[in-house]
Amino acid sequence: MTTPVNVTVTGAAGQIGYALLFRIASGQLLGPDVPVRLRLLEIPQGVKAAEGTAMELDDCAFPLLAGIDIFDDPRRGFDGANIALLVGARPRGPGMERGDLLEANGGIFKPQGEAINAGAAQDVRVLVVGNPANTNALIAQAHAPDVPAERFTAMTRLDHNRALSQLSAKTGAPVGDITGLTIWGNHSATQYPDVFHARVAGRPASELVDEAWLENDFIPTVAKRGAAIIAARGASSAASAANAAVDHVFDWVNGTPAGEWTSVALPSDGSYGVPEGLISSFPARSVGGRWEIVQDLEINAFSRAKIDASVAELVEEREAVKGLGLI
Ligand SMILES: NC(=O)C1=CN([C@@H]2O[C@H](COP(=O)(O)OP(=O)(O)OC[C@H]3O[C@@H](n4cnc5c(N)ncnc54)[C@H](O)[C@@H]3O)[C@@H](O)[C@H]2O)C=CC1
Ligand SMILES: O=C([O-])CC(=O)C(=O)O
Repeated sequence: MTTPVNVTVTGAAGQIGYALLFRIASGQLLGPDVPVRLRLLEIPQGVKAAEGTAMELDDCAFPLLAGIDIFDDPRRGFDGANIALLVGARPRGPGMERGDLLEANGGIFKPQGEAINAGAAQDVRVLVVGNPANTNALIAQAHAPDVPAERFTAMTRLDHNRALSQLSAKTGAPVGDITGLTIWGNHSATQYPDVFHARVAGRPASELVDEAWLENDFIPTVAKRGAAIIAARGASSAASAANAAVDHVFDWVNGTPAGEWTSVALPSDGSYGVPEGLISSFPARSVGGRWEIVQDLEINAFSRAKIDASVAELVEEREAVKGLGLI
């Protein structure tokens, strides 16, 4: 049997953890032939519930699940990690913005970055889900100087999937017929879901929808979907967040389909005028196991203003965590 891939999941006893772990163990994260060993990281109060989840995982008898270990020490949790899913963090409640969690959650990501630096596998790939995801990823990355910066990503795939679903509902085309969508910027209410390069069954999306719908309906619906789910469910998105994390890692490891791209928050190389080093969402393709930013898309004035506004918020968040001594 091939050597199992070590997948560390933080916040394993939380809502997203509960929706995510079974999908990882069933082979959906990495592929149907790849055995996985789960390393669950929780805070001490979460360990007992994580043990319960581990019992349920055992009871599924997943053929690909090579083992489960539970830790409350980040150094041990990230030891040997090939894939690190940083989910554990406090979720927001009604009336909060994700940025309000900066102080509460930022402190989690410094020791986790240090632990990844100290003991993760050479090929570690990190996905931050815990909010505010982009800036938490920046904190973790800042404390892992020996790991290539590009291995730190934050999740905007849920926003991307939400945008696909909204555009599909509007045009009547199946989601599988839509390509070329992009989420730019922050995983926050300032994010910019961009349809100007999107195609619906081969036709430019901009021919099928008008600007009033984009501005008054599509963009706010996608950008505020997280809050709408909290209002409806009384808790933040969990199964859809887990699904997006699976999509993100699967594509990172296995490649995006030829000619297509998705949305990933990754360290900027200065592309599209986004300051270097900020972890911002871009159109990205996975080629040879690495994310590459899709280059040379034409950015119209409408898009430019929206991208700049979200990037400005990321700059503010970076300043705030500098002020808190987190980077
Ligand atoms: N990027 C995205 O698209 C999305 C991000 N989120 C975010 O994901 C995070 C987790 O959400 P839920 O699972 O619903 O929250 P939850 O409260 O159900 O679970 C969080 C878990 O993390 C654990 N935890 C807290 N600090 C930890 C630490 N230092 N190390 C390890 N574990 C720790 C808690 O004990 C708890 O079990 C939240 O910050 C939420 O806002 C949620 C949905 C989408
Ligand atoms: O909205 C929240 O707080 C949870 C989240 O990030 C999302 O659902 O996109």
